[in-house]
Parts: sequence; structure tokens; C-alpha cells
Amino acid sequence: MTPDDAFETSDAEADALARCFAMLAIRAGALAMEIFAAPQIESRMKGDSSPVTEADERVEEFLLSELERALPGVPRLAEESAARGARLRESDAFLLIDPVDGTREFLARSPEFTINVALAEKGAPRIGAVYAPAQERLWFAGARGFETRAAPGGALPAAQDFQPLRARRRPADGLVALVSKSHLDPETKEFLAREPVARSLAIGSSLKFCLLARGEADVYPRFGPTMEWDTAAGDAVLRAAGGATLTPNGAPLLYGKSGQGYRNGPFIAWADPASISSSATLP
Ligand SMILES: Nc1ncnc2c1ncn2[C@@H]1O[C@H](COP(=O)(O)O)[C@@H](OP(=O)(O)O)[C@H]1O
Ligand SMILES: [Mg+2]
Repeated sequence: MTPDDAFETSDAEADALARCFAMLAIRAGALAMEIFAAPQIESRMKGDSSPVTEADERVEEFLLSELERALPGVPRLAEESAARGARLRESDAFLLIDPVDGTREFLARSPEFTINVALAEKGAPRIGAVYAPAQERLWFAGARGFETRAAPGGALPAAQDFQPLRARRRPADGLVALVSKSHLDPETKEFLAREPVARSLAIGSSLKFCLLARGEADVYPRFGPTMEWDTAAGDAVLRAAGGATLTPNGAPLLYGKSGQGYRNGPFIAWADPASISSSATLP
């Protein structure tokens, strides 16, 4: 793949790249776990009042240099570089890197943090890998989505140990909803009150998308702010498993929103998008 034809990735190429992202995330996981296991984790606050640790910085540096080798010239949008003012060259295809999603959970020594690598093409998340090193769980998707178990710094398991991902049909006895552990806003609470929610679980990071993709939950409403790098890899995994991430007017969440600084607006990620009525997405 070259930067000019990146947006024409074939299904086979997308699956191969998904495995490449997965392998990089596993290697990056060893760096994150070294810091996670240290007696003390240093952190500082960024401009958006979110924390950053040495793990965010080391993992991002590793992923950026490995991705430049794997996909030379493909523009890269990464959380910590963007916080330092790095600009993305406009392109139909670009990489999105969130070295630690759920930094608050990481600091609280919760295993609900993930390493995220994605490729967006023509505004959609095409390829993604989400790795939760403290849980040794990995999800990745190109044309097809899979989950497997992998130890930080270890090898990607053989294909016979990949479980295909398939989001579930809407259950008749009420929805399982997933919400942020650290950022639950009033609009999300209103959404949960409007929908037939049987159970609502607070989970950190992009794991929420992966739990939808593996058929464990039905909806993840997010009305508070997120950035494109927070959602791209998990969204790629969910879409490959048959789910969808929609804006409140029912359109798929778009990637490459340079005009809004790569911020996502509100979205609702659904396991079974065919089952929702239009009233379910309107505010
Ligand atoms: N005010 C804000 N502006 C932008 N993004 C925010 C934000 N508050 C929370 N987020 C995003 O929400 C992510 C955490 O999601 P969750 O609450 O579902 O675990 C954070 O990811 P990071 O941990 O990578 O910074 C951060 O990007
Ligand atoms: Mg992050």
C-alpha cells in the first residue's frame, strides 16, 4: 500500500494490516505494563484537563516509529503528538493512534485501559486493533473482526485461536448499555432513561466497543466529548462485527473532521443497528 492508493485497500490487505496493528499493539503493551507495574506512576494534566503518563508517551513513540516503517508516508494522528500541536496532512487515508485510552483507569490501576491503532479511509474506520494488556485481551478487525488472548510483548496467537466477532441481535427483554466510567453526562443519563435498558454497566476506554462487538452488550451512548483516536479502532472492530456507530441524526460517525480538531460529537454505538427505530437516535 502506498499513501496515494491507501484508500483502495482490499479486504485481504485490510485483514493483513489488522494483524500487523495487533502485533504492534501487543509489543506496545509490554511498554505500558512496565509502567503500570511500577510502584509509582507519574502523571501531569494536559490542556483538556485529561491526564498523561510516561506510558502514553512511550507507547505513542514506539507505535509512531513502527507504523512509519510499516506504512511509510501514511499520515498519522496520535493523541500526545496532537496535544503538542502536531498537524495532520489532509488525506483520504490516515492512521489514528491512542497509546493509552482510559488513562484515568490506568492511573487508578484498573485494567480497563487499551492501546488503539486504526486506519480510517474515506471517513470510515476501516482497520483497527484494540489491546487491553492488563487483561491480555485483543480485538482486531479489517474486513473481518476477531478476538483472541495475547500476553504483553508475546506473539500474536495462530489463526486457529482467533474467535470471529459477531455483535448480537437486539434482545427482547431489554438492552445492556455500556457507559463511561469517568465521564457520565446528563444527556447520556436521559438517553438511558428513554431506552428500554435492562442493565447499564460502567466500563473504561474503547473496551465498550469491543464488548458490543463480541455480543455482550447492545448499546454505548456517548454524548460527552471524545476524540477520533479514542473511538476509531474500537469502531472499526464494532463495524466489522455488524454493529454501527451513529450520530444522533442516524448517520455513521465520520472520521477526518479536521475542521473540528478531530473531536467527535455525540454518538450512539449499536450492536444491532437494523433494529433501531429513527426515534431511538433523535435527541
Ligand atoms: N473534555 C474532554 N475532551 C476531549 N476528550 C475527552 C474529554 N473528556 C474525556 N475525553 C475522552 O474520553 C476518553 C476516555 O473515555 P472513557 O471515559 O470512556 O474511558 C479519554 O481518552 P484518554 O484516556 O485516551 O485521554 C478522552 O480522550
Ligand atoms: Mg489516550
